[in-house]
Amino acid sequence: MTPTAIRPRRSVLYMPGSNARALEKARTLDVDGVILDLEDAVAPDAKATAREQVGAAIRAGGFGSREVVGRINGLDTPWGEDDLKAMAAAGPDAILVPKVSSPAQVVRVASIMSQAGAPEHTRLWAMVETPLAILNIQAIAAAAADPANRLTCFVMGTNDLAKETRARFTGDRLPFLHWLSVSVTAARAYGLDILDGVFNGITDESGLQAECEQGRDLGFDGKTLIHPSQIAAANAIFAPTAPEVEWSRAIIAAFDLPENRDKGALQLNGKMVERLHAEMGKRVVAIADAIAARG
Ligand SMILES: CC(C)(COP(=O)(O)OP(=O)(O)OC[C@H]1O[C@@H](n2cnc3c(N)ncnc32)[C@H](O)[C@@H]1OP(=O)(O)O)[C@@H](O)C(=O)NCCC(=O)NCCSC(=O)C[C@H](O)C(=O)O
Ligand SMILES: [Mg+2]
Repeated sequence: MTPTAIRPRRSVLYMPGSNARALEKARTLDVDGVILDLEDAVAPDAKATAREQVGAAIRAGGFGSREVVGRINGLDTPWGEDDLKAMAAAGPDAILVPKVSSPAQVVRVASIMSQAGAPEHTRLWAMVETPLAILNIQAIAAAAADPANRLTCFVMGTNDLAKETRARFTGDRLPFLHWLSVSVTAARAYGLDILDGVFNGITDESGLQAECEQGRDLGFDGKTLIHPSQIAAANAIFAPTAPEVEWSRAIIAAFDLPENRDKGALQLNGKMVERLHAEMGKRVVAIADAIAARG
């Protein structure tokens, strides 16, 4: 499976499409990506205005290296199809589809995107936030095998998962661990990136930090956020550390030595390293370089 192109996605901030001030701020915040939301953050009577504002903001550009993602309402709502056509015409980096529960939904959205003239660069991201999505997660991820479906990233919707399952937000997220982990596994099996869900505690710095660390350790590429105060923690925790980059470079260099050319395993600084560690190291270095290139 072709891996997703390497792109830092440490911090991806939601902002309501109806909030003009927030949309303006999107161009200045130190985030890897922004999600301009038409769904849950927007009240029903503000949906049409939000759709226009978000379309105009995407067309106006000025987001620099930030990835720009538009979240639509579901196709089973009165707004979904108009949202999708408007987003396809505006051409963001990706369109985020809520409450995807089956591969057929991915195929349908991708087909409407293409019919509506979405540019080739506009990818499809799928929210994983329903019990059925968890039960069908492998089949949904497998939709990425057909390039016509444009699927490149999963985003966990832990608020909706809590609502639908009645699981509680315990500090350690024990009730969510299986859903988080099986989603990471499915994403990796089919070459997708995957972002962790939001942390609702805007002023709870230590809680946010712990949840970012847990998400990173589970394998997520980054965290979706709801407030600018959460950006710095996500950027720091989802970036490779200096010792990790140094260690990765040392492994790569060791396998590049002529005397190690035919070896599958080596001892380096008292540790066994294999060629798979060199492959992992190349990814760490590539992410670190991409972050550094952002300045
Ligand atoms: C939660 C908020 C409504 C809080 O807003 P507010 O009370 O205005 O916050 P502050 O006064 O602390 O704001 C300080 C400044 O920061 C700007 N701001 C705040 N939030 C954002 C943001 N998300 N993006 C950009 N800028 C933001 C304010 O404008 C202030 O700026 P300034 O005027 O210069 O001082 C608000 O934070 C908010 O709306 N957050 C996003 C909510 C959202 O998008 N929710 C939907 C996604 S979460 C979800 O449901 C995921 C998934 O579907 C699931 O199921 O889990
Ligand atoms: Mg949701």
